[in-house]
Amino acid sequence: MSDSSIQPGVRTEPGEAGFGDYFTLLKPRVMPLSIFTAFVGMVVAPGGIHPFIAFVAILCIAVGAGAAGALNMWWDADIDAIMRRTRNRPIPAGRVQPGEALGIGVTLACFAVVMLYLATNIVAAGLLAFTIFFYVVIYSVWLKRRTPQNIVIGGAAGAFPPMVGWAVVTGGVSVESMLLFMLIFMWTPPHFWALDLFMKGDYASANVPMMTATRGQKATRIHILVYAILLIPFAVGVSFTTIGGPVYLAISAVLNLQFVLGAYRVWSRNKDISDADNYAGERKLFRLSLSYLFLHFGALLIEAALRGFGIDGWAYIMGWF
Ligand code: HEM
Ligand SMILES: CC(C)=CCC/C(C)=C/CC/C(C)=C/COP(=O)(O)OP(=O)(O)O
Repeated sequence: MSDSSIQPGVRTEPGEAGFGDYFTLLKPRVMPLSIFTAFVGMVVAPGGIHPFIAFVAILCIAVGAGAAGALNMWWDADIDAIMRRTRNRPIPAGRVQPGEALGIGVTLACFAVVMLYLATNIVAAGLLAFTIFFYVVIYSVWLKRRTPQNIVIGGAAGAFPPMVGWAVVTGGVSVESMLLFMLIFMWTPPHFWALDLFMKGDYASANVPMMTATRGQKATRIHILVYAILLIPFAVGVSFTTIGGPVYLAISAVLNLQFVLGAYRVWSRNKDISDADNYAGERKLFRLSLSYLFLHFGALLIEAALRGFGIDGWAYIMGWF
């Protein structure tokens, strides 16, 4: 990562890193949703753990996610320097040295995994280690610059956190935790491609082969719609497992309808659109993707609370018949 990769116009203030720059390395805008899904995985898993252990586990997952973000920024500093959206990140802007970011990432990753192992169990710690490895090595190093399928395969990294949360409590995996994995796995492509459409060639400028650049807008739009539809059985399927229920089903049905309609609208503009376009539909779908995931996992918390009060939603509904 030489200084020659830093583009003209990038704010460069070497040696002036503040707390905010080190915090930014941990990708604090994107990671909270991942941490929330891990938290929900813990809450809905059968069995219980001491609240202090739960707190330590969430802290470890948050630190592990931040470490993965720092390592991703270390590896991607050269392309981040080229893209408008990322060129003021701490490394390309010269405020944090690449070696520092690498050191912080590796240290935090080791700390998070070892602490999680000591506080909980080997399965949870192993899954956290694998998640960090997947995001950094499989997605960032291997796939991101090589194939337009980068986020389809690499997106698995973002799908692991609820499985980690589940394993913290149970020490294992289950149909439920794998369904939560599949829900995020199938959600990631439409989430990202909607953003990629209105990013207007940002990734292409850095030679990252995202689908808009390699296959064009038309193919990207149809892929968004297809994934939004394929996502439905996984999202709705959770309703009929031990962690779902009628409240979740009702929320999921509305969210899936909204999401497919949004994807349909994006698809129905199935033509190359000029740069002057404001991409309102694509922006809306991206925002919808965030609330879609947040509310699905929020609905699982509601179901867990109802179970906590001894209310079995399905049994209640069956009682009507
Ligand atoms: C390979 C998979 C993924 C890719 C390539 C991707 C890509 C992106 C990108 C490029 C942004 C804009 C970030 C920014 O400008 O700061 C973004 C935003 C976001 N992503 Fe993803 N994402 C992925 C998976 C996920 C997952 C799994 C989650 C959470 C479970 C997630 C949550 C978010 C959130 C919350 C934002 C909004 C951040 C903000 O407020 O600006 N993403 N995503
Ligand atoms: C516990 C743990 C390790 C969680 C990690 C969860 C995870 C992998 C979330 C995906 C996050 C993400 C920002 C992808 C962005 O892609 P990008 O890195 O290509 O985006 P960029 O262009 O903004 O750098």
